[in-house]
Amino acid sequence: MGSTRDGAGDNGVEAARKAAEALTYSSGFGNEHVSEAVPGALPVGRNSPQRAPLGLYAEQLSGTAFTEPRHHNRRSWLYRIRPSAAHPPFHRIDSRHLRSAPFTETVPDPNRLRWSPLPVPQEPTDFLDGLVTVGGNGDVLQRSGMAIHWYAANRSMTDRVFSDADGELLIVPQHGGLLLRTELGLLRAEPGHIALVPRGMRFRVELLDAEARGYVCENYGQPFRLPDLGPIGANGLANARDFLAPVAAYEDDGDRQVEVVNKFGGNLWTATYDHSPLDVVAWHGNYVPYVYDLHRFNVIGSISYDHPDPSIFTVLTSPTDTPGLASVDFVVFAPRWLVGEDTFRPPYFHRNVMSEFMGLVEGAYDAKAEGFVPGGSSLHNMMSAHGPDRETFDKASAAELKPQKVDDGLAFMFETRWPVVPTAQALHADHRQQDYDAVWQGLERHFRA
Ligand SMILES: O=C(O)Cc1cc(O)ccc1O
Ligand SMILES: [Fe+2]
Repeated sequence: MGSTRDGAGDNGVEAARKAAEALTYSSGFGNEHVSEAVPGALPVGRNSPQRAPLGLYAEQLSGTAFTEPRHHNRRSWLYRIRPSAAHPPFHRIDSRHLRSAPFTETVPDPNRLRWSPLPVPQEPTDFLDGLVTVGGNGDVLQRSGMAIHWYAANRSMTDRVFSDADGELLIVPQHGGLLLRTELGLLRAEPGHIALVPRGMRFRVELLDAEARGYVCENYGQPFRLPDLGPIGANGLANARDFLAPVAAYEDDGDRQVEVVNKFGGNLWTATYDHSPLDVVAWHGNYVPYVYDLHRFNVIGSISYDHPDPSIFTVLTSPTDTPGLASVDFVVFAPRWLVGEDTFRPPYFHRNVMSEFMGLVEGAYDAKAEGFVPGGSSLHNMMSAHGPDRETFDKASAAELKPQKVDDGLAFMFETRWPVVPTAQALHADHRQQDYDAVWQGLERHFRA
């Protein structure tokens, strides 16, 4: 990237970069955060006093049912200039390339699919217009399953904000930094970081570079949480304190007209407000957007032999009612040492009841010598046979097994319990690699009885 990083700003890049400088955060996954942009804006000792401080309106935003167990309950109290309820009716608008579950456009496909990066559009396109759905599973109205999207944008959202009632958005930037202006404050997400915007929270995406591209997991199911650590102990994998929530920052621009685009039941709806809904002066709670730097992931692996299953690399999990069976796991393949003795060290050949969508943020991935490039994607659906390509297999079978640092890449996986049904636009995309099967051709027969 970097074309405008040092040059003159355009499309608001300069202004966004200035706003993204030296942001303050409040740390800790699932914490009860407290933040006020104006001293005295937060009520003390109660959530909803008869008159909230400074003439603000008190409003609760609930991300879990009121009655869910305390441990999983998520809600925040927002103290805002105008209540969210003050808005005109929403009207349906075109969803462009955004699709939702149930996915019925194509026949579920057992083939292994791979794509080159989604091209960045030529015409002015912001984050919302730049979303292109790859596929997914479940049903938005049942609040189960997920959708996978790519995004490619070349301009900031300006006078509009987005909120997704259908799910939380896990954003994985691959190219170009993002500034997220959310109801609870500002977050910066560069490639190598992830950003999460909770279901129903309004936000605007501004670009920190001339172009931006990445991946989104729209999680219709239970909010992502940190996985249990079991015998690993009290620390490790993604450490809770490395998750950063914003501090309160509000917009109070008088009569500014702001379009609020709401994704609800699989469609986009819009209403024009006579003020910015990012007008929260103070808030407290545990229903928050956050960013996390994937380089902070504490990678745990084998120090004896064999290659552990990639569940050991789980950053976040969206559980189902069945213990151990995730709706979606977000898994990262971060830099690490490989030391396994008498071990085939790259990912092994396998077929998996779970479905695996992978993306690459930077560098290379240790199962694929070629073709899986930064910004690219692969989909290995339920029970489809995959693993190292031929070149990787040949090399790794013959490699001298001295300790080896794998530090030239950052790959990730959205692993989901239901098959991912691709959209027609993904299946027929120009950037789909039609010859993907060829990477496993020529794996020779070595058997000798
Ligand atoms: O398919 C993949 O590359 C992901 C993966 C990695 C690994 O080390 C073991 C299993 C697995 O699905
Ligand atoms: Fe796999």
